[in-house]
Amino acid sequence: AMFKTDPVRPDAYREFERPLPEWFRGAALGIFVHWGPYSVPAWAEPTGELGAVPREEWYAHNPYAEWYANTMRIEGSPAQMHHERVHGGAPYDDFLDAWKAEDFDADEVLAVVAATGAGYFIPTTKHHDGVTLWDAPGTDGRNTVARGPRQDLIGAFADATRAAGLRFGVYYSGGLDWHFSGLPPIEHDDDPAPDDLAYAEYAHDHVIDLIDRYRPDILWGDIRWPVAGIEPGPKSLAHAFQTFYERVPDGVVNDRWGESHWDFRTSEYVHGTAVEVGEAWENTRGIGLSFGHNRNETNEHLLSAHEAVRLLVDVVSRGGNLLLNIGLEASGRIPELQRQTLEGIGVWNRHYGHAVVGARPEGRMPASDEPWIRWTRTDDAVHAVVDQTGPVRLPDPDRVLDESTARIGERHVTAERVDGGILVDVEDAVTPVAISFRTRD
Ligand SMILES: C[C@@H]1N[C@H](CNC(=O)CCc2c[nH]c3ccccc23)[C@@H](O)[C@H](O)[C@@H]1O
Repeated sequence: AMFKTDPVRPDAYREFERPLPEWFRGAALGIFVHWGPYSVPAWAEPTGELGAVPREEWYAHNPYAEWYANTMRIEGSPAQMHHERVHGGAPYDDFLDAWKAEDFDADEVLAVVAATGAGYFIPTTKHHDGVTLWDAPGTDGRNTVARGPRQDLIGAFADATRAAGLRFGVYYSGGLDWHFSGLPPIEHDDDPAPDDLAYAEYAHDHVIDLIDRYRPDILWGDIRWPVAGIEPGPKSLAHAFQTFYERVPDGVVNDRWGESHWDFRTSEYVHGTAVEVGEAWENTRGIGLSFGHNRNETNEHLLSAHEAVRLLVDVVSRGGNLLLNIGLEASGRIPELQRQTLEGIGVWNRHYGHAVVGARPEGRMPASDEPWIRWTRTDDAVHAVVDQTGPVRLPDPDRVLDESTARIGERHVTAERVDGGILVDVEDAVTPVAISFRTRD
């Protein structure tokens, strides 16, 4: 099924279980990039968020612009009409040749990414359309080195990520490959996906090639892994994981590799309670409703910097990381509206990153969201993040040992215990504001 069931860990994969490395646990924020031939039409209906759109409407009115190759093939869909009218019903692969990446500069993209305070960066290497952003084995020229951008985009991203001092991950669509499988368009959650051994070995060779060439720190699989590849064999998923952990001992893999193994769980848009427990999970979403750039998205569809920061703080306060996606334009530029949100997150992190980077849950969750408050803990402090200024009454005073140590950034502020709370005088601060209390000298 397309949607997630709780993956089982078969015995054959138990050998890969390991503690979660601190570099991932403490990262708080990662940045995703979806970029491909779909970035040329960059067209989808901004229907709504995953989880908020009825499943029976999802596929014909898919807000994920990176699904264009599927949506355009659904009879009568608005995307099909758009494709006929604007692109004359041309073959999807024309977009690969039309994709020039003429303004692409990996270092420029990574400068914006690093300025957000993110600890890792993950580009798509092969999305569901099967086009690879490096000269992957078996792709017979259907990749960005032989056609379109005529560049190893993954190599460019890997080098720029390391130069910027971030960890590097690779997204790989294991569960869907519409080119390889040649299946009809997906219109329902349980429509078939490629499961045969030929595809499993093809995909295995891609993952091995990515490991050998780019030494990624994260393998971010999507949907699931072809069932035939889960079984033992020379090109099994177990062999790929073995190769990965040999080459990258402190590497991590997500939970979208079928019934096998994961280092961290993932949720997408919807906050899935079953996944978001403990301290080894990540919530991913676009800045808007789509991962691929969608030219139809306007301000109303995008998270503002303020909303993105509240999401980041909420996720970190519950033990997770936020993986926030940029949909690059075909030219390689970051869409202006998305750039504004990213810059705003960076401004906030420069003020209050000490409350989220390297932070973990402080303990109990707040009773309600009025007023909104989230607590985190770092080695030497407890942080209360509130979204208001003026006299703020923090509940649960027993979370705080010594209110006289209250600080906002570097500035000491007055805080006094009142009945059932701690009153802090928050004035002229960037909101959401992190009020920090030292827990030891
Ligand atoms: C990051 C995004 N992932 C989508 C696939 N994700 C989903 O179908 C969400 C549901 C889901 C499938 N397998 C899972 C495993 C763990 C958590 C959620 C899912 C892709 O379809 C989408 O284009 C984009 O790449």
